[in-house]
Order: sequence, then C-alpha cells, then structure tokens
Amino acid sequence: MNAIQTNCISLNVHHFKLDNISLTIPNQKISSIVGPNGSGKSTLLKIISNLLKADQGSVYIYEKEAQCYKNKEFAQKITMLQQSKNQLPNLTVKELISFGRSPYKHFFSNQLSMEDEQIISEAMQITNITNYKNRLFYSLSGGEQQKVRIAMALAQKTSILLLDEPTTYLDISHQFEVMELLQYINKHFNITIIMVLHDLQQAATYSNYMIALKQGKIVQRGIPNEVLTKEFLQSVYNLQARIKFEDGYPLIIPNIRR
Ligand SMILES: Nc1ncnc2c1ncn2[C@@H]1O[C@H](COP(=O)(O)OP(=O)(O)OP(=O)(O)O)[C@@H](O)[C@H]1O
Repeated sequence: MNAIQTNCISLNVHHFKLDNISLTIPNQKISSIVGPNGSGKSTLLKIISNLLKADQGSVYIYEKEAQCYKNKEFAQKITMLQQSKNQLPNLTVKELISFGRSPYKHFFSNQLSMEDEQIISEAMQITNITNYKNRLFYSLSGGEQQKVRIAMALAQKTSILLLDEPTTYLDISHQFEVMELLQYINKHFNITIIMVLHDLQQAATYSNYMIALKQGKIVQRGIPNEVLTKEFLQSVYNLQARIKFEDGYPLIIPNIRR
C-alpha cells in the first residue's frame, strides 16, 4: 500500500499553476520533493496536508480520500512541519510538545494522561531535548527549535510526517543532525517521511525516492541515483555541473569560470 496518492491535482494561485500532479509516495520510506524556487513544492505539500484545497483532483491517504477523514482522524495519520521562520510561540518546550497530543484529547479534557506524559517524554528523549524541557521555546537556537518541532510531531504519533525545508537556517552540522534524526525516526518507527529539500546532495543521500517539480509540473521521479544526473541539473536548474561520488555521497561540482 502507498502512503499517499494524488490524482491529477491542479491549483491556480494568481500567476502560478500547479498542474495535473499525479504521484504516489511509498509507505514507510523517505521521499523528497525538490525543484527550483517557486516550482510549487510547498503548495503541493500544503494540498497533501489539507492546508490548501486543490481546484481539481484528489488526495488519498492510505487509499482513503483525504476529504473523507474526520479532522481528528486525519491529524492522527499525518502531520506537517512548515517552514520554521517567524514561528516563535511563548511556551516552554514541554508545553509545545504537549500540543502534539491534541488529536487524542476529548473535547472537555485539557489534562495530560499518564500515556500522554510517557509519549511526550519519549519524544524528548528520541530528539535529545529532555534537558531543555522547561526552557522557553523562543530562547533556543534554530537547531534546538527544529528538534522541538520534530518532537511535537512525534508526540502526535502520526505515521506520516511532512516537512517543508527542515534544514533551512541551520548550520551544516545541525543540518546533518536533523537529517540523521529523520532517518532514525523512519527506520525505528516506520514513519513515512516526505520532505521538501533544496540541498540535492542531502536529498539524494537520505531519500529512497525523489520527485522533482519545475514550473508546477512533475519533471522527474524515481530513486535518487537515477534522478540526480548532470542532465537533470541542466534541464531542471539550468546548471552545468558534474556529479562525483565520494564514499557514496554525491558531490555536485558546478562548472564555474575562474
Ligand atoms: N498565497 C499565495 N498567493 C499568491 N501566490 C502564491 C501563494 N502561494 C504560493 N504562491 C505562488 O505560487 C508559486 C509556487 O510557490 P511555492 O511556495 O509552492 O514554491 P516552492 O517551490 O515551495 O518555492 P521555494 O523553493 O522558493 O520555497 C510561487 O510563484 C508563489 O509566488
């Protein structure tokens, strides 16, 4: 079974059109959506996560149409971490993570159950942020904040996690820390991960499947080694470059005139 399937999704936003997107996202794998700025990656992620409604087409989550899920049921299946800039709530780390339990609460209950406490504590351990649990979220560094957001998503106990540019604004070591954490979550908890990434080297290294958009259309999809080629860089990014592998890691070396 696929985690997600979209059938002929289209959406017009002002001068932009997301055009006839049909794709399948494999279950329990890591998939990345790549493509130039403004190609429609975030828009596609928002449609999948029900934050935006397509003009045409349909989204299926585990073979059930997204529109047919009740809100709480949907929030127990899929969650999305949006781009992180300017989202600095005045809450402690633990308070923020406890919001991840909202889809499991009764209408009249605000109390955390023993089970909630255990799940929150486990989410903090996995992401290695237990020491910050009483710190105010806004006082943390960008890398620490991103781990808290991932912990909140883990506490939500969904089987699908969407992330829009999870490593933007992070230094190179925190970028790899986040990618390794996502890989760990995928492997140990079988969570399907779908992320929008700009770094093609990281996308190819950490993903099982890649989808490339350009001007609102899918232009490539497949396993990373087949997608990331010099022809792909030329046609999708208009970049002349060669790709070299060092210990299995792809290095994109642009043709720069010196
Ligand atoms: N609410 C909106 N109003 C007007 N235009 C929008 C809106 N949302 C998206 N767009 C336009 O749709 C196009 C695709 O945007 P989107 O954010 O999906 O691209 P992206 O591939 O994620 O870009 P980036 O890599 O720069 O984040 C852009 O041209 C953008 O300006």
